[in-house]
Amino acid sequence: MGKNTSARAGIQHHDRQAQRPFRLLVTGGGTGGHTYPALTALRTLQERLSDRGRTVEVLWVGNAAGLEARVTAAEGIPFQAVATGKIRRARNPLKMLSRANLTDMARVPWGVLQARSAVARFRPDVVLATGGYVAVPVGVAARVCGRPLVVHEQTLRLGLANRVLAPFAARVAVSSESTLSLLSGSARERAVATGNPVRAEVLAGDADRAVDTLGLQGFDRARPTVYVTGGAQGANQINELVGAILPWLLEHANVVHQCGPASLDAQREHTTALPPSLAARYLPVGFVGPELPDLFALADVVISRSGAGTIAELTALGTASVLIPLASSAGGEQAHNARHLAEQGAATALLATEVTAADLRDAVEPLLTDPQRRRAMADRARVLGRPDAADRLVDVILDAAGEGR
Ligand SMILES: CC(=O)N[C@H]1[C@@H](OP(=O)(O)OP(=O)(O)OC[C@H]2O[C@@H](n3ccc(=O)[nH]c3=O)[C@H](O)[C@@H]2O)O[C@H](CO)[C@@H](O)[C@@H]1O
Repeated sequence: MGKNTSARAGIQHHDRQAQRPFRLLVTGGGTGGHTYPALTALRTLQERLSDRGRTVEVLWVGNAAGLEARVTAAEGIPFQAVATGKIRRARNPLKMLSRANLTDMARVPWGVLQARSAVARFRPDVVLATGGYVAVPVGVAARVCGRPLVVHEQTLRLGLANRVLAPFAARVAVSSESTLSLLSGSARERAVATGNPVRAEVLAGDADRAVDTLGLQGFDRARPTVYVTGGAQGANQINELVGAILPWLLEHANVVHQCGPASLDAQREHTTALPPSLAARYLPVGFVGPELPDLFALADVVISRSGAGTIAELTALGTASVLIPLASSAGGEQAHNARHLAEQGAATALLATEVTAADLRDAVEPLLTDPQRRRAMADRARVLGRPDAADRLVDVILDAAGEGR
């Protein structure tokens, strides 16, 4: 083929590509940490291709009981549920053979068949897997059907699902350069550090608007505001620790306390025991929905678990925080995340097995009373942030599809 002919063929191929929608099959979920990065990557891909006059057809394959089912319904994203199995870890290997684990494992082959039929029918240009148990059958189906698989890992250590899928992924996207060295030789060659995508709206909050959206008229804006969060379900440990120092905390700050829907009534009880002047500066909430960006914009200090999603948000925003990792997180990854930030001066990490209320008070006090210290920590957090992570992940998706960026 002559040079002109091949150039013409290239242009025709490009035109054909430009006309037909890009098909992305997304999988991943269970929690916000897996679901929101996939959603953000999808929206960013849609924006990028719409600039080129091209649409994205999407199918999200997930777990009917996971957060992804609710998020896709709210966003109008086509969703298909497949059967999943969850391995409950135990120190004693015999306990891993529990009835619940065995029943769940029996569901896996059925999930693989369902996933295979979804991938074969949809014929995606790329399958994007962001972790969680449901990603395993779908990733395996991508392999069986010969579709390019992109795996994205949010945490500093590779989660179990991604460890299974990485060896046959076309590309492995990780959230930090430090994760690359944990990958085996061949997976490392296909890996790139993109960062962990943060929803665009989370970065566009407005502190003044939070007063209206959350009804914080009783807050004293001359004092700093603390946002306490235990993740979507809330965290009993954090609720108890904050409850124990609440009157002291409210002397120094306004507090929005996301305690989990199940604990909201108990947390409201604390309000009744407080003098009215302090109660006016305390708002317990079960779950923070669309108000989250404004709340983040208002918050001077965050007290939180150290799930990868929250860490990505705190660093992208540049917010000072006190992190109390979930001790039982897989492979101790939340402690690892918290330690990583603390080592860079980007957060205070409470890593003791038994964190006490006094530990929390000692960690929060200097951040409330010394604005300079708080700003220095926030600045160090921002250095670790990757606000361009979604764009980098979209580069990887387009590369895996064999298309230009
Ligand atoms: C218990 C568990 O398995 N945790 C894992 C889970 O985190 P999990 O999903 O629980 O927590 P993350 O911090 O990763 O993400 C939570 C997300 O939900 C948002 N949010 C939270 C509360 C709220 O009221 N409203 C709201 O929108 C947060 O801002 C964040 O975007 O996946 C992460 C990513 O693989 C892991 O690092 C965590 O170890």
